[in-house]
Amino acid sequence: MSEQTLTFPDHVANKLEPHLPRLGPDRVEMPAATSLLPFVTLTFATSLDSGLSLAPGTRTTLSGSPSKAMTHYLRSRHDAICIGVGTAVADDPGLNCRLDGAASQPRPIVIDPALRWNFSTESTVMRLARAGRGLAPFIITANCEPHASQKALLEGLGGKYLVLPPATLAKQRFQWDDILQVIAAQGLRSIMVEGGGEVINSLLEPQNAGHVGSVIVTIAPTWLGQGSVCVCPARRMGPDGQPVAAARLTEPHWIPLGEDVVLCGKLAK
Ligand SMILES: NC(=O)C1=CN([C@@H]2O[C@H](COP(=O)(O)OP(=O)(O)OC[C@H]3O[C@@H](n4cnc5c(N)ncnc54)[C@H](O)[C@@H]3O)[C@@H](O)[C@H]2O)C=CC1
Ligand SMILES: Nc1nc(O)c(N)c(N[C@@H]2O[C@H](COP(=O)(O)O)[C@@H](O)[C@H]2O)n1
Repeated sequence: MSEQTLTFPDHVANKLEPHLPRLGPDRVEMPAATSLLPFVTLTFATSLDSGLSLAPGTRTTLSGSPSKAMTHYLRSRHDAICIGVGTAVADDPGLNCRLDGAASQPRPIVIDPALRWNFSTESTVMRLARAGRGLAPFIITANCEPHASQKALLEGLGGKYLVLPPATLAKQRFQWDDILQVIAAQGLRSIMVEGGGEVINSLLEPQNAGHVGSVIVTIAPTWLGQGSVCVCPARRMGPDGQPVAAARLTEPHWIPLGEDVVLCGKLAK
């Protein structure tokens, strides 16, 4: 479990401000007053060949120290962090905010329809929750029969299962609208989605792009090579039957950060 606390300079934080959920009197103001769904920031680190990790089931460090601190700054500015179960299993992540002087901790959310994540008291996120340095996760699932000892561990630390009706599962996938509604019902008003590949690719699809308020990508100066877990959304065809770009950022804003560059923007709807 990493003990290191991180600092993130104000002058870089100011550059990110237009891409973050807006601060209001009670911390977060929704981007659209009418929206009942949380503000979604899609954020991840990628190699030059769009790799997230060297291979499925492995954890790969791409961010340099300054951009890692940026990720923790983002964690300090959202109510929740969302990952897919593939990432939970591969990374055993902490999903807390290790920024120096962090006033609050984000709620980890793991999308795990079939309860594949075999967490224990020694899983990093549970150890951090027990130590008061992070929150226990909420697990979004369609399986209403979790293992009794895992349920006791999770709920004893303040986490919970959020069970969606099996009818909301199509081909083992929930609709993002259903995922975001169940998150909103927990009073969580902003969420950063960190990955992994399947989760990111699905949010980049045109039918889901409307849910994404902001995209913040760390690009590291490295190629991971073939066989890596990649960001590569499904192919999209134009009206003439020819392929068109799967997704595009509008209003792109590039911020050099250490050896990396951070690309911020909005998904074209
Ligand atoms: N470089 C970076 O910033 C990051 C890298 N990663 C890497 O990504 C890799 C994991 O990526 P993947 O294997 O693609 O797994 P993933 O983390 O995207 O999880 C995929 C699984 O999550 C569940 N899931 C996702 N969306 C769902 C939906 N809409 N409805 C129901 N279930 C859903 C399914 O069970 C699916 O099999 C790991 O190697 C990890 O290290 C993960 C996060 C960030
Ligand atoms: N921003 C960023 N840079 C990288 O190089 C990464 N590998 C990731 N991965 C994401 O961060 C999670 C790990 O979090 P903890 O440090 O354990 O709290 C990991 O699960 C990915 O979501 N991110």
